[in-house]
Amino acid sequence: MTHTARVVVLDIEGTTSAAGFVQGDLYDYARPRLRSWIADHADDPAIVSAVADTRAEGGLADDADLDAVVAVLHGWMDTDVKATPLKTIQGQLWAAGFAAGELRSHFFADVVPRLREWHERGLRLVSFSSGSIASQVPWYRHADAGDLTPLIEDYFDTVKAGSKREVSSYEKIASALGVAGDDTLFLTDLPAELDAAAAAGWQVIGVRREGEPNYAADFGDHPVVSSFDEVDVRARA
Ligand SMILES: CSCCC(=O)C(=O)COP(=O)(O)O
Ligand SMILES: [Mg+2]
Repeated sequence: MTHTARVVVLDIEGTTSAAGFVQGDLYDYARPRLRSWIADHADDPAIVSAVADTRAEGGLADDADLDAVVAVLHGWMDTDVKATPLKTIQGQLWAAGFAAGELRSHFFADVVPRLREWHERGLRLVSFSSGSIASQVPWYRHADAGDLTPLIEDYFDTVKAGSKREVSSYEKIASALGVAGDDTLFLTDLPAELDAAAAAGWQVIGVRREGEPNYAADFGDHPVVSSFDEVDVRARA
């Protein structure tokens, strides 16, 4: 499958990396630490706002206590709801875990060689994940293959770009990168994200990996691969 593009935009969970690792290792790390992280960072405006948003999005009263807030956050984690306030708190906590050497990231074996190849070909590589930027950067920094951040030009999350299911988020990213939609190739495991990116004029490829949650999803007419090795992307002049 050959494409020409200027930018390759990468989803993380289910695409570059195993969902089982995110929902296992990372979520297991965050779950017992959420309460004390919020309590210890009660003066951080990002945490104050994430707690307020959790109360609002979780259907709690404005003065609901910390136990009720943590119960909502744990419920979202149990069903992998990618709510922005959860991602903000998780992101801070995981960044600390990576910095302390208590967490490492995971990439499928086919991913890193292709990222290096595409970078060498002159393609710009960009991350767009529901995980907050605070967690995306250490995710790329603490890989078993070494520090991958020199390969990644920019990072977008739902705060900076908007929901991954909204067309406007992809328009915003292309505009921030100074490219046309068609200059951009998006790789993700979620059909709703492919639909939104394609509606913004982006080139898209569905990544359908055996054992991943969206393996049996309906990818419609979108091109689909099971490995980055099947993606041949060249830099557009
Ligand atoms: C950056 S590691 C944490 C990933 C995460 O929390 C997440 O929700 C990933 O979702 P994605 O949009 O990459 O499928
Ligand atoms: Mg994903």
